[in-house]
Amino acid sequence: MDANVVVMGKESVGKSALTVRLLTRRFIGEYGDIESIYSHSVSVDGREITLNIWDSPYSEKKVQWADGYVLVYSICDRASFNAVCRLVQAIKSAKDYLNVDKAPIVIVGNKRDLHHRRTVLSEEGRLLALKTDCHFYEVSAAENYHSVLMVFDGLVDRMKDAKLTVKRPLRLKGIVKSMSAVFARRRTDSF
Ligand SMILES: Nc1nc2c(ncn2[C@@H]2O[C@H](COP(=O)(O)OP(=O)(O)OP(=O)(O)O)[C@@H](O)[C@H]2O)c(=O)[nH]1
Repeated sequence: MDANVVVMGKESVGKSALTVRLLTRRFIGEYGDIESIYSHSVSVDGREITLNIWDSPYSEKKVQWADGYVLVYSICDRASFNAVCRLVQAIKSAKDYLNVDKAPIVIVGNKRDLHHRRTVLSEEGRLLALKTDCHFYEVSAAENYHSVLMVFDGLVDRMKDAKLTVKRPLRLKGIVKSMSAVFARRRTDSF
């Protein structure tokens, strides 16, 4: 079974860092301008689910493609939190949303390790999630694999009850990249 997950949020909030952390357990610091779809298999209740994770800016097309959303802001960047508030509204009012079994949304406040530079309180994230029926996590992609795993586990948990259909087959095979391509690029860049 396939599930499409889109990771969205303002630039530099750590979307790639979260995705790469989930897939490789590593934090590599700089990620460049890579917009890709990554495939990642998880086993839930004995069922194998392939997550197609798209780390990308907002677009209507991606909203329709997704079975679940990870909306990321940085706890040090108030504008990125405001952007997530708008994203939740945009997803919920997207034409297709009501027809796709209310695909779950997880709100993530990243860069928890930079708490001394915090401008968005945990309570604000929690309240936004409560008001909009989303899940909420504060994490540090830089410091911690486990909290990142919980974000995606929580999403899969909510998605597995929704009907994951083959309504929007992935026609993007050409841009699916393996993580080894990311590391290969870094090696090339360093020369
Ligand atoms: N301290 C700290 N830095 C982080 C964390 N997550 C990401 N960063 C840094 O924030 C910067 C941006 O991270 P990216 O993962 O490239 O952010 P992005 O949202 O994918 O950015 P765009 O590709 O521009 O949309 C990089 O320098 C990362 O090293 C974190 O949890 N803590």
